[in-house]
Amino acid sequence: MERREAAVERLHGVTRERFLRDIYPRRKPVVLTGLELGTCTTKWTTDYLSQAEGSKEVKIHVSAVPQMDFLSKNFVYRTMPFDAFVRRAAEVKHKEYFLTEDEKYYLRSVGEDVRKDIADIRKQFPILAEDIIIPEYFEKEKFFSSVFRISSAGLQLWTHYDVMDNFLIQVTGRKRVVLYSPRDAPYLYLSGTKSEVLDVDNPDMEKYPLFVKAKRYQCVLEAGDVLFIPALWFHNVVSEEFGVALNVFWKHLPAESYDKTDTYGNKDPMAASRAIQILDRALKTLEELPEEYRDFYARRMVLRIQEKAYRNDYG
Ligand SMILES: O=C(O)CCC(=O)C(=O)O
Ligand SMILES: [Fe+2]
Repeated sequence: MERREAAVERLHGVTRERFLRDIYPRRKPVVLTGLELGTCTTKWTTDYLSQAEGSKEVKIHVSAVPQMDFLSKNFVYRTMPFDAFVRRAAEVKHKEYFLTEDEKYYLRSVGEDVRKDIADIRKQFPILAEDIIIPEYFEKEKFFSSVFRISSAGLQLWTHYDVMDNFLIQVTGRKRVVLYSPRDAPYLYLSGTKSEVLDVDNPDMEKYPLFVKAKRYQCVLEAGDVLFIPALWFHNVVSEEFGVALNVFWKHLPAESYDKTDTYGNKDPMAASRAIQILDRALKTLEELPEEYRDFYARRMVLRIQEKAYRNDYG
């Protein structure tokens, strides 16, 4: 049997030309090392970060447990001054806290108006934006958002996919990322864009028996590494140390394909959402039939989907 585990390839000093010619079209994750990221890699200490952007309010995730779960919502949102937040996220035990003295923090920056505006580090953290060079290995018009992320040591982010191509730039701190191909979606127990399997290192095999079939891709990002995450690839992230990252989302598909109301980069493309709605209507229609017939026609529909819409180079 094919090994169900692989290391994400690490490539040093890849130029824009080489990325676009040899790597981007493969649609597989890769860690790019040795890229020019500017002064951020040495400058972004906790003191500098706090002082640079001061006490502006940020909305953060606070979790009493290391494994954040978006589906059961085992964390809370709180608002606090950015400088105080950075200091809290960098410490392990807190004198002042919301839930517990060892609670963990996560910032995922958002636009001014969360519902209308996208995250853009140049707008929300203009001083810090000066320190970082984003490797623009895509056309300028394809840019979607730049998301500033700060995480406590030990925090784990739920397994999910995004619909944009992504460079996850790890500026400081070590992070472990586990990825799964979109083709393994049938084994990931999805609920929307998220997987129910949080503990990817130690999954509950009784609850998620098919999960072993999913091929695990893993990498460790050190400060200065950039992970290319193609759209639709699932990722689960453990911050092994307090760390600061910036991720850039850009459009792979033509601009019209995306949902205009998407500010996070995780709403399915319009045609996909419409197809899913139509499928839900078809399922509702099948309910008009008794079970024996419903089962028969449902199986025929599955076969038709497989025949007409699956690609034939997937196993
Ligand atoms: O590194 C993180 O904190 C999360 C990264 C992520 O989910 C992303 O870049 O899409
Ligand atoms: Fe993501």
